[in-house]
Amino acid sequence: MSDERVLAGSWRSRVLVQSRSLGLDFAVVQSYCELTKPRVVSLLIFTAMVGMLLASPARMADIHWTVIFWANVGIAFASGAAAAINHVVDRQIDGQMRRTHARPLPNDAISVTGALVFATVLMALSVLVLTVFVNELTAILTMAGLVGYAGIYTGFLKRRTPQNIVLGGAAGAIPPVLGWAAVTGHAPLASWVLFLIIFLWTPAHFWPLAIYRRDDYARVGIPMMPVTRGIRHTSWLILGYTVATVFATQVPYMIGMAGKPYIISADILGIGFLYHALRLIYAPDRHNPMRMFGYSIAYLTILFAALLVDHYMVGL
Ligand code: HEM
Ligand SMILES: CC(C)=CCC/C(C)=C/CC/C(C)=C/COP(=O)(O)OP(=O)(O)O
Repeated sequence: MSDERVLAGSWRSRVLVQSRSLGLDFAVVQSYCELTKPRVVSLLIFTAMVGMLLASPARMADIHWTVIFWANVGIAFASGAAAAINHVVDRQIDGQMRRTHARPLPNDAISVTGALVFATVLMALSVLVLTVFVNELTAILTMAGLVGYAGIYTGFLKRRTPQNIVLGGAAGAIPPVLGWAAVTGHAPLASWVLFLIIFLWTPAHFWPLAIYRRDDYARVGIPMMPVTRGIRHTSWLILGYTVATVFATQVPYMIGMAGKPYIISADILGIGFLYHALRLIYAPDRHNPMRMFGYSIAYLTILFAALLVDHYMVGL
């Protein structure tokens, strides 16, 4: 007699069945969560949050925490919706690339209809939350980010031009502007300085990964820069964007938006970023591109954390 039948009818069988059904539900929930690219969205939200806090009064008691809370919810829902649409549009190429073949759609863990309904619900909730609890400017700019990434980058540029991520990067760079708009109702120059930093950082973030995965992109016919112009040319472009990013990170200090703690951190981080970019050119090694990709994420996270720390440090 099988274990299942011995257990049948007993409390242990009910626990077994329940945990299995819970296990199944958990797997589905996990797949929907994966559709939203949660780790990417966490960093997007962090950059939005930095925008919100820089735009807020320095005294904690004067900060509009309720607005900040709803703005983060709305921006996270829109980013998650954009990422889910990206999964739907890219499901065929994702299924053929080593890095992405196990994603929920190529894996049949979720249906296309399920993913589209999920994205629509997230998008609708985002518009609702942002217009009701935040303001219209934030709602409009957030939807522009969603259309920029899910529609223009994923649906159009990605398959057509090696400049895809340079132009598509604008969508990923918008969160600090959203943060500023949420708190003040405006999008002043200071917020666009942070936009510029992320915009210039994006090619130096993504192209190293595209170098490492060049064969995959070539096989599925996506014209990423290393596929169309080769690794050496792309490495020089990465160096150019890295230099431009480091220059852009000087601007917050130059215009008095940030002080010494920020600029010291930015320059130390910048030296590391330049080192990684130079290494791609002068010490080509199979693993260096992924080292730079990993560094790019730490770089942006610590840079924005430094802006925040600087904002709350008085008298330096
Ligand atoms: C067009 C612009 C961008 C492109 C093409 C791009 C591309 C990528 C790719 C292909 C990955 C690997 C994902 C994976 O293996 O699942 C990745 C990871 C990541 N990206 Fe980007 N990215 C862009 C913009 C951004 C922006 C604006 C941010 C945040 C501000 C960001 C944050 C991250 C983070 C945190 C990861 C690591 C995710 C993980 O650990 O799985 N990216 N990016
Ligand atoms: C404010 C707002 C709504 C912004 C949305 C922006 C957003 C979700 C940006 C994500 C950037 C990203 C992970 C690009 C990779 O796409 P890919 O298709 O090249 O990479 P993949 O092959 O890993 O899917």
